[in-house]
Amino acid sequence: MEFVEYADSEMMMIDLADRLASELRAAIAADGRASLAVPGGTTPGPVFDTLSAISLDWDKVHVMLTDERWVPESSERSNTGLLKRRLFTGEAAAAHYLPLYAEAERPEEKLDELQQQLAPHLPLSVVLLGMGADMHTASIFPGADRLDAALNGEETLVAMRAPGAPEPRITLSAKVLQDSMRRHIVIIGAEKRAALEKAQSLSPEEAPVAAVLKGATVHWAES
Ligand SMILES: O=C1O[C@H](COP(=O)(O)O)[C@@H](O)[C@H](O)[C@H]1O
Repeated sequence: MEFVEYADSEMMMIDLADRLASELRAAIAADGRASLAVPGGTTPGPVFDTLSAISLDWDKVHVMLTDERWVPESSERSNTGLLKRRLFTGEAAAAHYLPLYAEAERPEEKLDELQQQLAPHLPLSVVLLGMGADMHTASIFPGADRLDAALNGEETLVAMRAPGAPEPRITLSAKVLQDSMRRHIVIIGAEKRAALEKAQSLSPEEAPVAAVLKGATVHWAES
């Protein structure tokens, strides 16, 4: 794992957006196309603002979330809603979106359909992950009902419920995240830095982020 510390989060988001764009360009140059997975939550909005304005062949990029909350896009908790507002504007509006949500009561009803749409875009070219202070990443939560499937299974997507998550979730599995060509984790604040340090001496069952640290670049700013 590489750890990059920044003077502030504004500089971090600009540098990170540049790195993601360069990696996407390299993937397009090599394969004629690229796939990008990005997190939701409260952290990545500013990196999306910068990335969305960067010029690259966005029409050759397929974008998906690392995980989604099983709520309609109109909900303020929808990660898709965040992407539509902050990433798919400007240059990045030309990217293709691969949703992790479809209208249904339970994520299990749509799992196969969503999984089939992702299959042609694996392995992922570039992955950006967030992390919660409880050491979850994507929606792989400690104590989740299908934690073993998400950490050790062969599936692309796992539907799960967890004590730390107010709604059902759907998440890329650790295997898909580990198989990605490039992997970044973005975190802000002293609490998350301490959590990340703690995760390094815990098992993925206790600290799911530990499953994706190998080969990852962690980007951190205090505020
Ligand atoms: O619920 C989620 O949480 C994590 C961390 O979110 P943050 O608000 O602490 O940045 C996020 O990476 C994930 O995509 C999201 O669904």
